[in-house]
Amino acid sequence: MRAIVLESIYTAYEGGSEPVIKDLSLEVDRGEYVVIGGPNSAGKTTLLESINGLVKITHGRACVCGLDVRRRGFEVRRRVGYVIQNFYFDPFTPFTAQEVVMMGRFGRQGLLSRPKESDYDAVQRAIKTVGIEDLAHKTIGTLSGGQQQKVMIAHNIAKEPDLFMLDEPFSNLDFRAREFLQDVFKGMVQQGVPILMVAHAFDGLPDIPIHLVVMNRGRITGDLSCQAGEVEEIIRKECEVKERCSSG
Ligand SMILES: Nc1ncnc2c1ncn2[C@@H]1O[C@H](COP(=O)(O)OP(=O)(O)OP(=O)(O)O)[C@@H](O)[C@H]1O
Repeated sequence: MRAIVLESIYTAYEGGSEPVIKDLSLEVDRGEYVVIGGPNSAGKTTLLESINGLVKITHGRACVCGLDVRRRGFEVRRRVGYVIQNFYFDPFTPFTAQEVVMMGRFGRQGLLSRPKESDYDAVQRAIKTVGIEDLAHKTIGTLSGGQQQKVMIAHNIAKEPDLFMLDEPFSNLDFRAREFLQDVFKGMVQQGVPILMVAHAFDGLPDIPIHLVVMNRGRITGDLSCQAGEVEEIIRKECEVKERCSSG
C-alpha cells in the first residue's frame, strides 16, 4: 500500500473563489524522503494541508495511509505527524514542554484517558531523540522559537506517525540543530516512515535518495528522484523555466 495517492485533486480554501491546488497528482511510498520546493505562494503548505484533510479537496481522489481523506480526515490526522510552519505559544501557556510532547499521544490514548506506561515511554523516547531533555520541565511559552520548534517536532515523533510532514522545520534552528534533526529524519525514513518536507533552504539534506517535488501556481511542475546535492539547482532551473514560459 502506498503512503499517499493523490489523483487529480483540486483544493480550495473556505470562501476562496479559485482552487489553490489544481489537477495535482502525486504518489509517495513508505520510506521515501520527499522534499517539496518552489516559489512563495506556490501551494506547498496547501498541499500538506490537503493531504491532512485540513483544506477541502473539491475534486479528485486522495488516499493517505490507505484512508480516503475526503471521508476520513480525522483518522488521517490521527496517523499523520504535521509540524506546521508558524506557531506561537503565549508566555503564559500553562504547559511544560514534556506535557506538550505528551499531547502528541492523545490520538492514541484518547483525550480523556490516563496516559499508560507506553505513552510515557514514547514521550521520553521522543524527548531524547530530539535532544531536549533539559527543556522537558520548562514552560513552553518561555522557550525560544527554535526550542519550541524542537518541542513540536518531539510532539509529532511521540505520535509515532505513519507519515511525517514538516513545513519549513528548520526556519528557527541553528546549523547544529539542523544537522542533528536531519539525522533523526533519515533514521525515520530508514525505518519506513515517509517524510514530506516543505523547504526553501536545502543545506544539510541527508545523503539518501530524495523524491523531489517542485510546485508552482498550485501545480506540480517537477516530480523526480535525485541526490541531496542536486535539489537546489533543480528547483532553481524548474522555477526559471516555468517563469519564462508563463511570462512569454
Ligand atoms: N487560509 C487561506 N485562505 C485563503 N487563501 C489562502 C489561505 N492560505 C493560503 N492561501 C493562498 O493559497 C496560495 C498558496 O499558499 P501556500 O501557503 O500554500 O503557499 P506556499 O507555497 O506554502 O508559500 P510560502 O513558500 O510563501 O510559504 C496563496 O495564494 C495564498 O494566498
